[in-house]
Amino acid sequence: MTLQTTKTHIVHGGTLRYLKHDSAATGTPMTLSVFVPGGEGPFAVLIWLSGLTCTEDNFTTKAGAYRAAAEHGLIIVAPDTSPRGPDLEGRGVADDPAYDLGQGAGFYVDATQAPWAPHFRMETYVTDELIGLIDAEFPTTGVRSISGHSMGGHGALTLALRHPDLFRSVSAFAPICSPTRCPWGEKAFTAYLGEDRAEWDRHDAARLIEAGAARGAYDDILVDQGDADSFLTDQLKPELLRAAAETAGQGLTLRMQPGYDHSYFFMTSFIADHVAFHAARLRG
Ligand SMILES: N[C@@H](CCC(=O)N[C@@H](CSC=O)C(=O)NCC(=O)O)C(=O)O
Repeated sequence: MTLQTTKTHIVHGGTLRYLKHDSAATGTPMTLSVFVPGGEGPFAVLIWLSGLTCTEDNFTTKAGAYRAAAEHGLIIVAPDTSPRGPDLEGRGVADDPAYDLGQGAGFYVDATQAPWAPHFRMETYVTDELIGLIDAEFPTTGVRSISGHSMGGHGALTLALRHPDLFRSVSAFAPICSPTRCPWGEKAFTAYLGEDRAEWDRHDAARLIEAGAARGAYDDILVDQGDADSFLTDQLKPELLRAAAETAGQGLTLRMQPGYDHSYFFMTSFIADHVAFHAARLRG
C-alpha cells in the first residue's frame, strides 16, 4: 500500500484517516485526510482544497462536513495545500517567510519558475496522482466532484474548468475569483508562473469562464461568500465571477451570506448545502 495511515477516527459511522505518501508529482512526502462513510460502498468522491496557511487538518477538524458526507454516502478527500520540507538553499523544498507564498500556499498550479518548479506541482498532484491513488486504494465509484475555500476555492474552480473530464460538479466558499486581478494571485503567479500574463489567464476562474472553458460541463456552480469577509473587496472579487458567468452563459449560484466572515465558522454553516449539491450530481 503506497498510503501510510498515521491516525484513524470513527466519525458519524464512517472512518476518517490521516494519511501520508511519497508523491511522484511533488517529489516530497504529502499528507491528506480521507473520510469513508460506513457501509459497503462503492462511494463517489468529493475533493476539498483548502486555503492559505492550511494543512489537511483545518478542513478535517473545523468544517463539520462528515455528517452530511455520511448521509449522502460520499468519500471526502482533503489534501495538504503544498509540498513541505526543509528549505535547504536550493537543495530542499523552497519556501518564503510570507504566509501567502511557498509552503502552505501552493495555489494549485504547476510552477514553471525557480526555485519553485521542482516541487510546487499541485495541479498535477491533485488531478493526476491524488485522484489515481484514491481510486486505487478506496472503494470509489470512479466519479468525483471538487470544492474548496479561498485559495482552495480558486483551485477547485480552475481545476474543474481546466479538467472537466475529471469532475461532475464544482463549488467554492469565498474563492479567489480572479487571481490575475488581486494581490494574492499577482504575487503567487509572478513567483510560480513568471511574467507572462497569458499563462496566468489559464489559471484564473473568471477569465477561464469568459473564454468558454468547460462550456456545457457544469449546469451550475455553487459559490457561497460572506459579506463581512475582510478579503472580499481586495482579494476575492466575486463580482468578476458573476460577470464572467453572465457573459459566457455559465450557470452560477452566487449566494452572498449576510454577516459571515472568511473563517471556518462560515464554512461549517453551509457545508451541508455543498455536500448535497455535489451528491445530487454524483448519483447514477
Ligand atoms: N492573514 C492570515 C491569512 C490566513 C488565512 O486567513 N487563511 C485562511 C485561508 S485565506 C485564503 O486562502 C484559512 O483557511 N485559514 C485557516 C483556518 O483554519 O482558518 C494569516 O496571517 O494567517
